[in-house]
Amino acid sequence: MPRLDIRHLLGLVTAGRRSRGPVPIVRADVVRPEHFPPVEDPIVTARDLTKVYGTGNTQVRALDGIDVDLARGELTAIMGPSGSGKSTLMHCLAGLDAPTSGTIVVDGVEVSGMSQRRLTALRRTRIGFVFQSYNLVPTLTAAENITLPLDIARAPVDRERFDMIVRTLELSDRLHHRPTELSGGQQQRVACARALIAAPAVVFADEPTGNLDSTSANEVLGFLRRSVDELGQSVVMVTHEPMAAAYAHRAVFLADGRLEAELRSPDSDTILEAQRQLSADREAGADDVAAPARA
Ligand SMILES: Nc1ncnc2c1ncn2[C@@H]1O[C@H](COP(=O)(O)OP(=O)(O)OP(=O)(O)O)[C@@H](O)[C@H]1O
Repeated sequence: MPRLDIRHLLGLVTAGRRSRGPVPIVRADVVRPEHFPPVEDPIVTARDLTKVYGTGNTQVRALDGIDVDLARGELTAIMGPSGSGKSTLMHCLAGLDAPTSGTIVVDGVEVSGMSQRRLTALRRTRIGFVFQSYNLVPTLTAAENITLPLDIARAPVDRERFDMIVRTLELSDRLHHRPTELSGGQQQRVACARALIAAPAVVFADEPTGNLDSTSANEVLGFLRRSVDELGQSVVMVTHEPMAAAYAHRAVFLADGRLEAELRSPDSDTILEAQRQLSADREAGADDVAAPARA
């Protein structure tokens, strides 16, 4: 059967469009976990990761045996339906939440099982965070928010790096403003600067553009991608937006707490097509379980 174009399925192709010739077929080369090519130099590794919330009837298996390697010097997008475990995975990988079992290694250091004190120290300088809600300290200026991780760690600020980041993010004339005096996009750019100031091993971003208009979202995503391409940064971003994941080198897809597939060099069209394929395969799998073959 010929592969359907997602635009046909969504009813976006009009008769007028059809008359101008065939719509190019979008092909998404999704790769299943058993065929993932090896990641030569992982910045983050998870092995047999599980996370169970609650007990008894209310128990939720948010992560169910995740094995994954995320490459150094790449922007990786973590995608999946609502409730598939994206945020839980990111929080465990970043040492914000403890897994129920399994191991996590970040930049060669095993973080699973680490004491809270060591984890806190690691998070200050080796891991950067960008959250949907910016999480800036309201009483501090933009400049003070940016240098906060280094100030807390009593580490010196590399002025050259500070200037370069501030210039790239076009924050030079906003440095003395407090968060309430900044737009959402500017606040998120301050959060990106704060995440990068200590040259961390990896930056974790959880729906970083969820509160932004599309212009501000593209600025923030463009900056995250440039931090990878130009500064060699490693970034792991949770998103449900194909437009955001299109900035990534690789999108990995979760479903029901398991790793489902990956897509290299994604764009919005191939991500939509991958989501359609994966959802159709899940439904077909569920039908098989619901109606087992008779002996
Ligand atoms: N603190 C918690 N206590 C109990 N269950 C939780 C908790 N946090 C998450 N869960 C459950 O774990 C599962 C995975 O949640 P998670 O937030 O990781 O999914 P997600 O893919 O990030 O979802 P979304 O896209 O909606 O943010 C869900 O079923 C959720 O209800």
